[in-house]
Amino acid sequence: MAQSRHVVAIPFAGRGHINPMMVLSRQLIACGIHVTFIVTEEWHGLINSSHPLPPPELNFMTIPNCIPSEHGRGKDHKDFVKAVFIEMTEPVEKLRDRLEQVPRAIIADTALPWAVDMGNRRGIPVCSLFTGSAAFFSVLLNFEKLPQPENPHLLVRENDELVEKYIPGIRSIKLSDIDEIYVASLELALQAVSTARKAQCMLFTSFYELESCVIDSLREDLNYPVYTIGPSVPHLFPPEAKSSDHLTWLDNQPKNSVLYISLGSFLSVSRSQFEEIAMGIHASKVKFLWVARENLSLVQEYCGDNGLVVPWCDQLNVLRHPSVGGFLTHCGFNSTLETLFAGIPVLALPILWDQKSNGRLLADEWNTGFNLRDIRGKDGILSREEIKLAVMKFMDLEKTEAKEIRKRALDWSRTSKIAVKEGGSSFVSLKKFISDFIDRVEC
Ligand SMILES: O=c1ccn([C@@H]2O[C@H](COP(=O)(O)OP(=O)(O)O[C@H]3O[C@H](CO)[C@@H](O)[C@H](O)[C@H]3O)[C@@H](O)[C@H]2O)c(=O)[nH]1
Repeated sequence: MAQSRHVVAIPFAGRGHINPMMVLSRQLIACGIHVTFIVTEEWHGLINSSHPLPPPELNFMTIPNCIPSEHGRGKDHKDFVKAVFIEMTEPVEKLRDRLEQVPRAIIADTALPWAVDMGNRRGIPVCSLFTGSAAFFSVLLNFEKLPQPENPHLLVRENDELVEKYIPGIRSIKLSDIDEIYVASLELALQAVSTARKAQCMLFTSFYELESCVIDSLREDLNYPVYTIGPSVPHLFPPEAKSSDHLTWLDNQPKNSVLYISLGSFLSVSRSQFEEIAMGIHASKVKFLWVARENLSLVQEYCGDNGLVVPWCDQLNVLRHPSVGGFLTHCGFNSTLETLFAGIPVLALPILWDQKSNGRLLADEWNTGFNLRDIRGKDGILSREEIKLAVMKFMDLEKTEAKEIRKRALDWSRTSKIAVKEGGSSFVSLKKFISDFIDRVEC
């Protein structure tokens, strides 16, 4: 059967994974490649009802809702990941059988190890897309080199030793920044990352300039190509900013005066920590725009009327708005890339998994913000007073420290935009990926 320039994209079911896979799909479509995007029926509905809409050329294929619903999945994240590992395999295999043409490649999220086995069984190259930082990928890939005591979580929690001592290429991340990996779905993650060694190449949503040391060391370690194609942010294809109440509100605020707050698309902080943050924001008197998925009126009540609380927004449009001067973020890697791209400094409040290492990178390596983890008390909770003082210092445009991180944020914005422009590192890397994996078979 003749093969056209066709790939199958299989994202992990989560906003932080679907968004970057969608960006890559758009990039491929722009190069004239056909993309079949496989998601659950629920995610098909969610994607088609959120802004920006997927490109009309994208061919969706859906599987039944065989995993827990996106609504409320944060309540049992481990079970959710387990279900994705087990339940999606068979329905995706069945779909594959219905494809009219053998795709030239399967681009699968690294968190879907079964996709690598599926491609290898059928002789289709699998390109593994990692949606976190290359540094975090390297931590997982080299996990056995880290200290492995009986109770590693206790050992690393307060350990400020640099991971670099054990894993080359990772400069600023400390052992205490990766304590979460010992308590989260570690076994599944290690299985996923080690299976990625059996894929035919790795794709990173990061960009070379951002993580050059770790990318170089991964290139030495992995015996297949490693492509950096990011920052994979939606504004490579600028959606029209749809008018909305919060954008109108932002239009009426002074330049750089608003703190944008989003603590993730599905996981949140504890109730007590939430109260401290909200009271701290209130006391700082700084203008804010807070995206909260639930309890909107409660958030508004705690924070006062110096800002707005909304259930969802087009994040990149908000970050690009001239009134926004800072981002209080949980440091999901997409938010990390988006804020670097927009040139907005951060107050890092990482919650779990890779987020603590992203917070470290943002504050200590890329120097675009302050890491709130570093000022928390012994109980791990940040008090309202600490939040208030940190927010005031961060948003005070006259303070030298705040000026410095703003300057660095703008530098990274420029560098990231150059990376994706014609001739830039990610532009070249994507073209190389296409010629190596999609155009290598003659039509
Ligand atoms: O109101 C909102 C809130 C979020 N977003 C978007 O949703 C995505 C959220 O992604 P991310 O910032 O990465 O957060 P999570 O969804 O929490 O990301 C999960 O996936 C990431 C990538 O693997 C990991 O780094 C995180 O730890 C993990 O929680 C981003 O593109 C945001 O722009 C919006 O568009 N509007």
